[in-house]
Amino acid sequence: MDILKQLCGSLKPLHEAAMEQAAQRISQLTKPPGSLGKLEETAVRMAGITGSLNPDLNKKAVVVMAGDHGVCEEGVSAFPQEVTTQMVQNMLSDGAAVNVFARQAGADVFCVDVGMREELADPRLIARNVRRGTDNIAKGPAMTRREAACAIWTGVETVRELAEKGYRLFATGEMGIGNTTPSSAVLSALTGIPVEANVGRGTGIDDFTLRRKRDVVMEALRVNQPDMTDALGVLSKVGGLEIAGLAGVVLGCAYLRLPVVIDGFISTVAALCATRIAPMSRDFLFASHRSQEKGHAAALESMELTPMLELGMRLGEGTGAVLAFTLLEASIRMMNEMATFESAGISKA
Ligand SMILES: Cc1cc2ncn([C@H]3O[C@H](COP(=O)(O)O)[C@@H](O)[C@H]3O)c2cc1C
Ligand SMILES: O=C(O)c1cccnc1
Repeated sequence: MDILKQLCGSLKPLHEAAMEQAAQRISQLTKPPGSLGKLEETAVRMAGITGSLNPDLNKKAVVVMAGDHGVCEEGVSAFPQEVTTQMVQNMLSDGAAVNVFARQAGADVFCVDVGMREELADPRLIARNVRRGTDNIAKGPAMTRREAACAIWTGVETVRELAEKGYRLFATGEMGIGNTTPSSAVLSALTGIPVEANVGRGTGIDDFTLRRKRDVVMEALRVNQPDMTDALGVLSKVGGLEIAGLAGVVLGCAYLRLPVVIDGFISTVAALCATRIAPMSRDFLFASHRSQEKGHAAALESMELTPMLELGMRLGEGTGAVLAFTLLEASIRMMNEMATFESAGISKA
């Protein structure tokens, strides 16, 4: 835990000089000022993160953290818990939506077992299990504080190991049946957003199950009494192992000054935890899309992030984040490959 504190204390702000240089360069390109909208802001922030106007984004990674949830016994998902392991197997075999989109984006998918209930003996899985699923948050804490810190550290280490292999752009993804329930609990605990405004249909639950899911989240908050000023405590009481793992991915990226694109509801709640643990990590995040999950917009707003895409998606896995890779890359190409008014001999306004 001390090592986590140390990491958080050593985060550095964005490179102001690189951002100024980027803004200056963009202002000279052959287009009306500001006409590339969010791509312009993205390019400037990418320069601030990496310190370069032309960062190497060749190797791109989607980190899929997988975990199980004791709260599934309350009947909060439309799918049975064993689907977590089955879908991880599917991802390892390249058959999930995230694999397809990653292939298109030229990115590699890495699945990490940070908290799966079942052991999956597959050499393609990064085996870093902290514990075999959480306990039922409606009855007590999900895990211990130490386990939550270990799961966060697993995310940090995963980024470090991939960065050593040359990966320079990251996306967050997750697999864990039931994980929209702890995500809602964490969001309400950290922001005070009412549970009713936040709990959504996840994998597609019916009205009856939705009412039950709300009650379960309220019960989890009542039983555990999380302290909104203590994000690690919130994660351990009402969170999940893959949520903590993804918070660690964000912190690891911020530490190594690598851009990280966040996905839907679960990923965004994980990122919110990271920004509460280390506020400076917020500047290293890019929001990819707005998911249909009810609490997602509020989770993004709580960090003042605006998403690039709105596709009516509600899947998770990292699917939206990996789709946004191409936009980040486009912003960098714009900054480097467009002609300037001067080089093209075009008259300025
Ligand atoms: C086949 C299948 C593939 C998925 N891929 C992502 N999720 C998504 O759905 C789950 C969260 O929703 P809930 O809280 O309602 O269980 C997570 O595993 C999330 O990644 C999936 C869910 C299913 C069923
Ligand atoms: O927004 C998400 O990430 C999401 C929504 C529903 C189910 N799983 C994930």
